Amino acid sequence: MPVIRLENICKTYSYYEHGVDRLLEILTKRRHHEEFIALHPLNLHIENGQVIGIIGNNGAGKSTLLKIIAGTLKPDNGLCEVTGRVSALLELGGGFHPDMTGRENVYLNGTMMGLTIPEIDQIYQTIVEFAGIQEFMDHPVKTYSSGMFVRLAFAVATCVEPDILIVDEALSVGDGAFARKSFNRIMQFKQAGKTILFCSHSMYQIEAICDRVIWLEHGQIKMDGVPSSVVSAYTESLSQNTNAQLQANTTPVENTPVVASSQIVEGTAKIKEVSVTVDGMTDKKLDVFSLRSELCITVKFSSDISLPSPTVGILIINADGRFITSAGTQHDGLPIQRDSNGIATVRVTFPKLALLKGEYWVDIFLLCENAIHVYDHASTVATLNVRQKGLEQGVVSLPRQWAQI
Ligand SMILES: Nc1ncnc2c1ncn2[C@@H]1O[C@H](COP(=O)(O)OP(=O)(O)OP(=O)(O)O)[C@@H](O)[C@H]1O
Repeated sequence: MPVIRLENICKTYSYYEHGVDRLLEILTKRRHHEEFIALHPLNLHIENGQVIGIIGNNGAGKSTLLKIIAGTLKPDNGLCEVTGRVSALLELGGGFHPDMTGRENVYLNGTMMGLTIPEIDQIYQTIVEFAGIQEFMDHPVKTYSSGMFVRLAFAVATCVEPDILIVDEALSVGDGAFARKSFNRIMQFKQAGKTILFCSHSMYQIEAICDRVIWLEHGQIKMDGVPSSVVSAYTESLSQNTNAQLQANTTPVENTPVVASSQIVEGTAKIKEVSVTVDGMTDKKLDVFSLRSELCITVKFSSDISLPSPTVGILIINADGRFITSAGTQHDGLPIQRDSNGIATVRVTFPKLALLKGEYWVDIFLLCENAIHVYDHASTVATLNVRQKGLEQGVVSLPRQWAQI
Protein backbone atom coordinates (compact mmCIF):
# COMPACT_ATOMS: atom_id res chain seq x y z
CA MET A 1 0.00 0.00 0.00
CA PRO A 2 1.42 3.43 -0.90
CA VAL A 3 2.28 5.82 1.94
CA ILE A 4 1.85 8.74 -0.44
CA ARG A 5 -1.01 8.74 -2.92
CA LEU A 6 -1.65 11.72 -5.19
CA GLU A 7 -4.56 11.58 -7.62
CA ASN A 8 -5.10 14.41 -10.11
CA ILE A 9 -3.28 16.95 -7.97
CA CYS A 10 -2.97 20.37 -9.61
CA LYS A 11 -1.85 23.84 -8.60
CA THR A 12 -2.17 27.22 -10.27
CA TYR A 13 -0.62 30.38 -8.83
CA SER A 14 -2.24 33.79 -9.36
CA TYR A 15 -0.17 36.90 -9.95
CA TYR A 16 -1.57 40.34 -9.15
CA GLU A 17 0.46 43.14 -10.65
CA HIS A 18 -0.63 45.67 -8.00
CA GLY A 19 -1.84 45.04 -4.46
CA VAL A 20 -5.07 46.86 -5.23
CA ASP A 21 -5.93 44.39 -8.04
CA ARG A 22 -7.26 41.85 -5.55
CA LEU A 23 -9.75 44.38 -4.24
CA LEU A 24 -10.66 45.48 -7.76
CA GLU A 25 -11.34 41.88 -8.67
CA ILE A 26 -13.81 41.49 -5.80
CA LEU A 27 -15.52 44.83 -6.44
CA THR A 28 -15.75 44.63 -10.23
CA LYS A 29 -16.15 40.80 -10.38
CA ARG A 30 -13.72 40.93 -13.30
CA ARG A 31 -10.40 39.16 -13.50
CA HIS A 32 -7.41 41.34 -12.56
CA HIS A 33 -4.71 38.70 -12.32
CA GLU A 34 -2.53 36.43 -14.42
CA GLU A 35 -2.39 32.71 -13.77
CA PHE A 36 0.50 30.29 -13.89
CA ILE A 37 -0.01 26.53 -13.84
CA ALA A 38 2.73 25.15 -11.59
CA LEU A 39 1.35 21.58 -11.53
CA HIS A 40 -0.89 20.00 -14.14
CA PRO A 41 -3.12 17.13 -12.94
CA LEU A 42 -0.60 14.68 -11.59
CA ASN A 43 -0.82 11.13 -10.24
CA LEU A 44 1.85 9.62 -8.06
CA HIS A 45 2.07 6.63 -5.71
CA ILE A 46 5.04 6.18 -3.40
CA GLU A 47 5.56 2.98 -1.43
CA ASN A 48 6.89 2.77 2.12
CA GLY A 49 10.70 2.79 2.31
CA GLN A 50 11.31 4.18 -1.17
CA VAL A 51 13.96 6.88 -1.59
CA ILE A 52 12.66 9.14 -4.32
CA GLY A 53 14.71 11.76 -6.13
CA ILE A 54 12.84 14.71 -7.58
CA ILE A 55 14.67 16.42 -10.43
CA GLY A 56 13.88 19.05 -13.03
CA ASN A 57 14.81 22.52 -14.17
CA ASN A 58 14.21 25.65 -12.12
CA GLY A 59 10.50 26.34 -11.98
CA ALA A 60 9.52 22.78 -12.98
CA GLY A 61 7.25 22.47 -9.93
CA LYS A 62 9.44 20.39 -7.58
CA SER A 63 8.95 22.56 -4.48
CA THR A 64 5.26 22.96 -5.22
CA LEU A 65 4.84 19.17 -5.36
CA LEU A 66 6.87 18.61 -2.20
CA LYS A 67 5.02 21.34 -0.29
CA ILE A 68 1.71 19.69 -1.20
CA ILE A 69 2.97 16.32 0.08
CA ALA A 70 4.34 18.02 3.23
CA GLY A 71 0.91 19.58 3.78
CA THR A 72 2.15 23.18 3.79
CA LEU A 73 0.44 24.01 0.48
CA LYS A 74 -3.10 23.12 -0.58
CA PRO A 75 -3.61 21.78 -4.09
CA ASP A 76 -6.44 23.35 -6.11
CA ASN A 77 -7.90 19.95 -6.88
CA GLY A 78 -7.29 16.28 -6.44
CA LEU A 79 -6.58 13.85 -3.65
CA CYS A 80 -3.44 13.91 -1.50
CA GLU A 81 -3.19 11.07 1.00
CA VAL A 82 -0.08 10.79 3.17
CA THR A 83 0.23 8.09 5.84
CA GLY A 84 2.63 8.69 8.74
CA ARG A 85 4.54 11.56 10.30
CA VAL A 86 6.11 13.89 7.76
CA SER A 87 9.16 16.09 8.35
CA ALA A 88 10.02 18.57 5.63
CA LEU A 89 13.02 20.82 5.02
CA LEU A 90 11.80 22.95 2.17
CA GLU A 91 12.00 26.61 3.11
CA LEU A 92 14.69 28.25 5.17
CA GLY A 93 13.11 28.93 8.55
CA GLY A 94 9.75 27.61 7.35
CA GLY A 95 7.74 26.61 10.42
CA PHE A 96 9.94 28.74 12.69
CA HIS A 97 8.55 31.79 14.42
CA PRO A 98 11.15 34.58 14.17
CA ASP A 99 10.38 36.19 17.54
CA MET A 100 10.48 32.94 19.47
CA THR A 101 13.71 31.43 20.78
CA GLY A 102 15.33 28.32 19.38
CA ARG A 103 14.05 26.34 22.37
CA GLU A 104 10.48 27.61 21.95
CA ASN A 105 10.58 26.82 18.25
CA VAL A 106 11.71 23.25 18.97
CA TYR A 107 8.65 22.79 21.19
CA LEU A 108 6.37 24.55 18.71
CA ASN A 109 7.56 22.37 15.81
CA GLY A 110 7.49 19.21 17.90
CA THR A 111 3.88 19.76 18.92
CA MET A 112 2.94 20.64 15.35
CA MET A 113 4.33 17.26 14.34
CA GLY A 114 2.14 15.54 16.91
CA LEU A 115 4.64 15.00 19.74
CA THR A 116 3.64 15.49 23.37
CA ILE A 117 5.67 17.82 25.63
CA PRO A 118 7.28 14.88 27.54
CA GLU A 119 8.23 13.34 24.17
CA ILE A 120 9.87 16.62 23.11
CA ASP A 121 11.61 16.86 26.51
CA GLN A 122 13.18 13.49 25.76
CA ILE A 123 14.63 14.47 22.38
CA TYR A 124 15.39 18.13 23.16
CA GLN A 125 19.03 17.52 24.16
CA THR A 126 19.66 15.34 21.09
CA ILE A 127 18.32 18.14 18.86
CA VAL A 128 20.53 20.74 20.54
CA GLU A 129 23.61 18.54 20.35
CA PHE A 130 23.01 17.69 16.70
CA ALA A 131 22.48 21.36 15.79
CA GLY A 132 25.57 22.34 17.80
CA ILE A 133 24.15 25.74 18.75
CA GLN A 134 23.68 25.17 22.50
CA GLU A 135 24.53 28.75 23.51
CA PHE A 136 21.97 30.26 21.12
CA MET A 137 18.95 28.17 22.07
CA ASP A 138 17.52 30.93 24.25
CA HIS A 139 17.97 33.66 21.61
CA PRO A 140 15.15 34.56 19.18
CA VAL A 141 15.70 32.76 15.88
CA LYS A 142 15.49 36.04 13.95
CA THR A 143 19.00 36.72 15.29
CA TYR A 144 20.34 33.45 13.80
CA SER A 145 22.58 33.27 10.77
CA SER A 146 21.22 31.22 7.86
CA GLY A 147 23.70 28.46 8.80
CA MET A 148 22.29 28.32 12.34
CA PHE A 149 18.76 28.21 10.95
CA VAL A 150 19.65 25.26 8.72
CA ARG A 151 21.30 23.41 11.61
CA LEU A 152 18.33 23.78 13.92
CA ALA A 153 15.76 23.04 11.21
CA PHE A 154 17.64 19.92 10.12
CA ALA A 155 18.08 18.72 13.70
CA VAL A 156 14.37 19.17 14.50
CA ALA A 157 13.21 17.58 11.25
CA THR A 158 15.34 14.48 11.70
CA CYS A 159 15.17 13.99 15.48
CA VAL A 160 11.37 13.77 15.65
CA GLU A 161 11.53 10.30 14.08
CA PRO A 162 9.45 10.99 10.98
CA ASP A 163 8.12 8.19 8.78
CA ILE A 164 8.58 10.37 5.71
CA LEU A 165 11.47 12.82 5.31
CA ILE A 166 11.24 15.48 2.61
CA VAL A 167 14.52 17.24 1.92
CA ASP A 168 15.52 20.01 -0.42
CA GLU A 169 19.21 19.21 -0.62
CA ALA A 170 20.13 22.88 -0.96
CA LEU A 171 18.61 23.57 2.44
CA SER A 172 19.62 20.46 4.27
CA VAL A 173 23.33 20.26 4.19
CA GLY A 174 24.66 23.67 5.17
CA ASP A 175 28.42 23.81 5.05
CA GLY A 176 31.58 22.48 6.66
CA ALA A 177 31.37 19.70 9.19
CA PHE A 178 27.58 19.97 9.39
CA ALA A 179 27.28 19.07 5.71
CA ARG A 180 28.85 15.68 6.32
CA LYS A 181 26.88 15.12 9.52
CA SER A 182 23.55 15.89 7.87
CA PHE A 183 24.36 13.73 4.88
CA ASN A 184 25.19 10.82 7.17
CA ARG A 185 21.88 11.39 8.87
CA ILE A 186 19.98 11.13 5.59
CA MET A 187 21.84 7.89 4.83
CA GLN A 188 20.88 6.53 8.29
CA PHE A 189 17.24 7.23 7.43
CA LYS A 190 17.66 5.34 4.20
CA GLN A 191 19.25 2.38 5.99
CA ALA A 192 16.42 2.41 8.54
CA GLY A 193 13.97 1.91 5.66
CA LYS A 194 12.25 5.31 5.94
CA THR A 195 10.54 6.96 3.00
CA ILE A 196 12.61 9.89 1.70
CA LEU A 197 11.82 12.47 -0.96
CA PHE A 198 15.02 14.18 -1.99
CA CYS A 199 15.12 17.17 -4.30
CA SER A 200 18.52 18.07 -5.70
CA HIS A 201 20.28 19.55 -8.69
CA SER A 202 23.22 17.20 -8.08
CA MET A 203 22.63 14.24 -10.36
CA TYR A 204 25.55 12.45 -8.76
CA GLN A 205 23.90 12.54 -5.34
CA ILE A 206 20.49 11.65 -6.77
CA GLU A 207 21.99 8.52 -8.35
CA ALA A 208 23.98 7.68 -5.24
CA ILE A 209 21.07 7.96 -2.81
CA CYS A 210 17.77 7.26 -4.56
CA ASP A 211 16.10 4.09 -5.77
CA ARG A 212 13.53 5.85 -7.94
CA VAL A 213 13.69 9.22 -9.69
CA ILE A 214 10.87 11.47 -10.86
CA TRP A 215 11.68 14.09 -13.49
CA LEU A 216 9.29 17.03 -13.51
CA GLU A 217 9.01 19.34 -16.50
CA HIS A 218 6.59 22.27 -16.75
CA GLY A 219 4.52 20.89 -13.87
CA GLN A 220 4.17 17.37 -15.32
CA ILE A 221 5.91 14.07 -14.76
CA LYS A 222 8.20 13.70 -17.75
CA MET A 223 9.77 10.44 -16.57
CA ASP A 224 9.56 8.15 -13.54
CA GLY A 225 11.88 5.19 -13.13
CA VAL A 226 15.24 3.82 -12.02
CA PRO A 227 17.83 6.54 -11.31
CA SER A 228 20.32 5.59 -14.03
CA SER A 229 17.71 5.85 -16.83
CA VAL A 230 15.96 8.99 -15.62
CA VAL A 231 19.19 10.81 -14.77
CA SER A 232 20.78 10.03 -18.13
CA ALA A 233 17.66 11.12 -20.04
CA TYR A 234 17.54 14.33 -17.99
CA THR A 235 21.25 15.14 -18.39
CA GLU A 236 20.95 14.38 -22.10
CA SER A 237 18.15 16.96 -22.35
CA LEU A 238 20.21 19.45 -20.34
CA SER A 239 23.25 18.99 -22.52
CA GLN A 240 21.19 19.94 -25.55
CA ASN A 241 20.38 23.28 -23.94
CA THR A 242 23.45 24.09 -21.93
CA ASN A 243 26.27 24.20 -24.40
CA ALA A 244 26.24 27.97 -24.78
CA GLN A 245 25.41 28.48 -21.12
CA LEU A 246 28.25 26.27 -19.96
CA GLN A 247 30.71 28.06 -22.19
CA ALA A 248 29.61 31.39 -20.77
CA ASN A 249 29.57 30.32 -17.13
CA THR A 250 32.82 28.44 -16.92
CA THR A 251 36.04 30.23 -16.31
CA PRO A 252 38.88 27.77 -16.59
CA VAL A 253 41.16 28.00 -13.57
CA GLU A 254 44.94 27.93 -13.81
CA ASN A 255 46.41 24.48 -13.96
CA THR A 256 48.07 23.51 -10.68
CA PRO A 257 45.73 25.81 -8.74
CA VAL A 258 46.05 26.18 -5.01
CA VAL A 259 42.36 25.77 -4.30
CA ALA A 260 42.60 25.98 -0.54
CA SER A 261 45.28 26.44 2.03
CA SER A 262 46.49 25.86 5.58
CA GLN A 263 44.32 24.68 8.45
CA ILE A 264 41.48 22.29 7.85
CA VAL A 265 38.14 22.88 9.55
CA GLU A 266 36.93 19.97 11.71
CA GLY A 267 34.76 17.51 9.78
CA THR A 268 35.81 18.81 6.36
CA ALA A 269 38.36 18.18 3.63
CA LYS A 270 39.81 20.50 0.97
CA ILE A 271 41.55 20.13 -2.34
CA LYS A 272 44.92 21.86 -1.94
CA GLU A 273 46.61 21.42 -5.30
CA VAL A 274 45.81 19.91 -8.65
CA SER A 275 48.23 19.27 -11.46
CA VAL A 276 47.21 18.04 -14.90
CA THR A 277 49.92 17.02 -17.35
CA VAL A 278 49.84 15.56 -20.84
CA ASP A 279 53.04 13.84 -21.99
CA GLY A 280 54.87 15.69 -19.21
CA MET A 281 53.57 19.16 -20.21
CA THR A 282 51.53 21.30 -17.83
CA ASP A 283 49.35 24.16 -19.05
CA LYS A 284 45.81 25.62 -18.82
CA LYS A 285 45.04 24.14 -22.24
CA LEU A 286 46.70 20.91 -23.15
CA ASP A 287 47.10 19.27 -26.54
CA VAL A 288 46.31 15.58 -26.55
CA PHE A 289 46.92 13.06 -29.33
CA SER A 290 44.16 10.51 -29.30
CA LEU A 291 45.35 6.98 -28.37
CA ARG A 292 48.94 8.19 -27.98
CA SER A 293 49.14 10.79 -25.21
CA GLU A 294 49.38 10.04 -21.51
CA LEU A 295 47.14 12.11 -19.22
CA CYS A 296 48.25 12.38 -15.64
CA ILE A 297 46.24 14.08 -12.87
CA THR A 298 47.71 14.69 -9.42
CA VAL A 299 45.52 15.82 -6.52
CA LYS A 300 46.73 16.89 -3.10
CA PHE A 301 44.19 17.30 -0.32
CA SER A 302 44.03 18.00 3.38
CA SER A 303 41.42 16.50 5.65
CA ASP A 304 40.26 16.07 9.22
CA ILE A 305 42.42 13.19 10.43
CA SER A 306 39.79 12.04 12.91
CA LEU A 307 37.52 11.04 10.01
CA PRO A 308 38.09 8.23 7.48
CA SER A 309 40.18 9.30 4.52
CA PRO A 310 38.29 11.14 1.78
CA THR A 311 38.22 9.69 -1.72
CA VAL A 312 39.10 11.48 -4.96
CA GLY A 313 37.04 11.55 -8.15
CA ILE A 314 37.89 12.79 -11.66
CA LEU A 315 35.22 13.77 -14.15
CA ILE A 316 35.82 14.43 -17.84
CA ILE A 317 33.17 16.59 -19.50
CA ASN A 318 32.86 17.56 -23.15
CA ALA A 319 31.95 20.98 -24.51
CA ASP A 320 28.24 20.03 -24.60
CA GLY A 321 28.33 19.51 -20.84
CA ARG A 322 28.05 15.72 -21.26
CA PHE A 323 29.83 13.59 -18.70
CA ILE A 324 32.19 11.50 -20.83
CA THR A 325 33.82 9.42 -18.14
CA SER A 326 34.79 9.41 -14.50
CA ALA A 327 37.22 7.61 -12.24
CA GLY A 328 37.35 7.44 -8.47
CA THR A 329 39.67 6.03 -5.84
CA GLN A 330 36.72 4.47 -3.98
CA HIS A 331 35.33 2.76 -7.07
CA ASP A 332 38.79 1.66 -8.21
CA GLY A 333 39.72 0.41 -4.71
CA LEU A 334 42.71 2.62 -3.90
CA PRO A 335 43.22 2.87 -0.12
CA ILE A 336 44.64 6.34 0.67
CA GLN A 337 47.22 6.71 3.44
CA ARG A 338 47.40 10.23 4.89
CA ASP A 339 50.15 11.83 6.97
CA SER A 340 49.52 12.83 10.59
CA ASN A 341 48.07 16.18 9.40
CA GLY A 342 45.48 14.46 7.19
CA ILE A 343 47.33 15.36 3.98
CA ALA A 344 47.73 12.99 1.04
CA THR A 345 48.47 13.15 -2.68
CA VAL A 346 47.07 10.76 -5.26
CA ARG A 347 47.75 10.43 -8.95
CA VAL A 348 45.78 8.82 -11.73
CA THR A 349 47.30 8.09 -15.11
CA PHE A 350 45.43 7.42 -18.34
CA PRO A 351 47.95 5.95 -20.77
CA LYS A 352 47.08 6.20 -24.47
CA LEU A 353 44.05 8.38 -23.77
CA ALA A 354 41.18 6.98 -25.83
CA LEU A 355 39.17 10.21 -26.23
CA LEU A 356 38.43 11.23 -29.80
CA LYS A 357 38.82 14.74 -31.27
CA GLY A 358 37.19 17.62 -29.43
CA GLU A 359 37.49 19.80 -26.36
CA TYR A 360 37.17 18.26 -22.91
CA TRP A 361 37.29 19.66 -19.39
CA VAL A 362 38.59 18.05 -16.24
CA ASP A 363 36.78 18.44 -12.91
CA ILE A 364 38.04 17.14 -9.56
CA PHE A 365 35.90 16.04 -6.62
CA LEU A 366 36.90 15.34 -3.04
CA LEU A 367 34.31 13.02 -1.52
CA CYS A 368 33.61 11.19 1.73
CA GLU A 369 34.80 7.59 2.22
CA ASN A 370 31.59 6.29 0.61
CA ALA A 371 32.01 8.66 -2.36
CA ILE A 372 28.60 10.26 -1.76
CA HIS A 373 29.05 13.49 0.17
CA VAL A 374 31.10 16.09 -1.72
CA TYR A 375 33.61 17.94 0.49
CA ASP A 376 35.17 20.00 -2.26
CA HIS A 377 35.02 20.47 -6.03
CA ALA A 378 37.51 22.07 -8.40
CA SER A 379 35.89 22.92 -11.71
CA THR A 380 37.64 22.96 -15.10
CA VAL A 381 41.15 22.49 -13.76
CA ALA A 382 42.33 21.85 -17.31
CA THR A 383 41.04 21.92 -20.88
CA LEU A 384 42.08 19.04 -23.12
CA ASN A 385 42.21 19.71 -26.83
CA VAL A 386 42.19 16.27 -28.43
CA ARG A 387 43.36 15.69 -31.99
CA GLN A 388 43.27 12.41 -33.83
CA LYS A 389 44.48 10.64 -36.92
CA GLY A 390 41.76 9.29 -39.17
CA LEU A 391 38.00 9.74 -39.24
CA GLU A 392 36.85 7.68 -36.28
CA GLN A 393 33.58 9.23 -35.04
CA GLY A 394 32.23 9.94 -31.57
CA VAL A 395 33.94 10.77 -28.30
CA VAL A 396 35.75 7.58 -27.38
CA SER A 397 37.68 4.86 -29.17
CA LEU A 398 36.80 1.43 -27.75
CA PRO A 399 39.34 -1.41 -27.72
CA ARG A 400 38.19 -4.00 -30.27
CA GLN A 401 39.02 -7.04 -32.31
CA TRP A 402 37.78 -7.62 -35.87
CA ALA A 403 37.61 -11.02 -37.47
CA GLN A 404 36.31 -12.39 -40.72
CA ILE A 405 33.92 -15.27 -40.01
N1 LIG B 1 3.90 31.40 -4.09
C1 LIG B 1 3.99 31.49 -5.42
N2 LIG B 1 3.29 32.43 -6.09
C2 LIG B 1 3.36 32.51 -7.42
N3 LIG B 1 4.10 31.68 -8.20
C3 LIG B 1 4.82 30.73 -7.60
C4 LIG B 1 4.81 30.58 -6.17
N4 LIG B 1 5.62 29.54 -5.86
C5 LIG B 1 6.11 29.07 -7.04
N5 LIG B 1 5.63 29.79 -8.08
C6 LIG B 1 5.92 29.55 -9.50
O1 LIG B 1 5.56 28.22 -9.81
C7 LIG B 1 6.56 27.61 -10.65
C8 LIG B 1 7.06 26.33 -10.00
O2 LIG B 1 7.81 26.71 -8.84
P1 LIG B 1 8.54 25.67 -7.92
O3 LIG B 1 9.20 26.46 -6.83
O4 LIG B 1 7.61 24.60 -7.53
O5 LIG B 1 9.62 25.09 -8.94
P2 LIG B 1 10.95 24.27 -8.62
O6 LIG B 1 10.99 23.17 -9.61
O7 LIG B 1 10.99 23.90 -7.18
O8 LIG B 1 12.07 25.33 -8.95
P3 LIG B 1 13.56 25.52 -8.28
O9 LIG B 1 14.40 24.37 -8.75
O10 LIG B 1 13.99 26.81 -8.87
O11 LIG B 1 13.37 25.57 -6.80
C9 LIG B 1 7.63 28.65 -10.87
O12 LIG B 1 7.42 29.25 -12.13
C10 LIG B 1 7.43 29.65 -9.76
O13 LIG B 1 7.77 30.97 -10.18
